[in-house]
Amino acid sequence: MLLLRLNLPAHRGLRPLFLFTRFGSRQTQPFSFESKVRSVAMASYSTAATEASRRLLFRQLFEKESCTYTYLLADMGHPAKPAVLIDPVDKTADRDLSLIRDLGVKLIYAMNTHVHADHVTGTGIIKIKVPGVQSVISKASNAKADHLIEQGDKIKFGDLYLEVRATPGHTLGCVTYVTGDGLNQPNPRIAFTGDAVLIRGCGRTDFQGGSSLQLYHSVHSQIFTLPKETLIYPAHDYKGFTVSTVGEEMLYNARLTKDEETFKSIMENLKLAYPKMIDVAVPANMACGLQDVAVKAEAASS
Ligand SMILES: N[C@@H](CCC(=O)N[C@@H](CSS)C(=O)NCC(=O)O)C(=O)O
Repeated sequence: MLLLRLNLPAHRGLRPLFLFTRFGSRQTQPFSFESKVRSVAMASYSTAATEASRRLLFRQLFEKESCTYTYLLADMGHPAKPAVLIDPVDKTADRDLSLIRDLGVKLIYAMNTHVHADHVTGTGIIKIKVPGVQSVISKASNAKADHLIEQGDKIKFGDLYLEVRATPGHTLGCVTYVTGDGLNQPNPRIAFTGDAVLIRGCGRTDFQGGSSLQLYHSVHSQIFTLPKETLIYPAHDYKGFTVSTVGEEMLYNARLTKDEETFKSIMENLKLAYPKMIDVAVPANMACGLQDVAVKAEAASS
């Protein structure tokens, strides 16, 4: 653990601040210009935000057939260690539950960013295997779940929370979950963008109520307005990327950096084949993965 002493400009009325980071040992070198720049940038981090970053357990998990990312978050500073799982996949639900057991966290919500077309959500199986877990999806998706969330809602787990931002366009009901804003929440913030923003790309807009103009507007108004250092974790990656930032995508996203008309034309000419599982996945996911009694029974007995 590294203890950094920040010498902040006296005229700002700020006292030297001690920050903990996760890596390395105590910094002994004199401040370089670069480290001064970094110190000023980090001045916006409060000790409370740093503490909140430390108490957030974060795991990125991958399902290789659909190239889907699932995210596990937990508040380790809370006695109950409450946890949420974002975009679980049925095929990897057992892996995720095993990790949850190993880490000793208590899963309270299995959440989806949208009704997926390429895989069946793990939400249904997880609800059967871990009684008490509640499913979450947007009201605009028209899917069934225990909690139907909307723009501005806060999903609490312990003393941490996720803010809901409506980001339709890939589907009508897409949302982005963003870690909380404030002194006691992790800094930088983390945005789970689902298929709205992929790293250097974005979700297709040719089915499930998709609209390229709506997606363009969603991303520019709800995601690109977040602080540039906000981390972006998407629901898929097909190229081997794992994480990006708002600033990075505003500069380098191959589609979303273009003007609206060019974006629309790019999206109209993607020529992607329909997802192989679309006819199974969409009806199943409209019921959060609990599509029929046979699946329920099979899941319960295994
Ligand atoms: N080949 C895959 C489906 C790939 C695909 O269409 N991905 C979607 C997200 S899942 S609906 C997408 O939006 N892709 C954008 C892109 O630029 O690739 C399958 O058959 O499942």
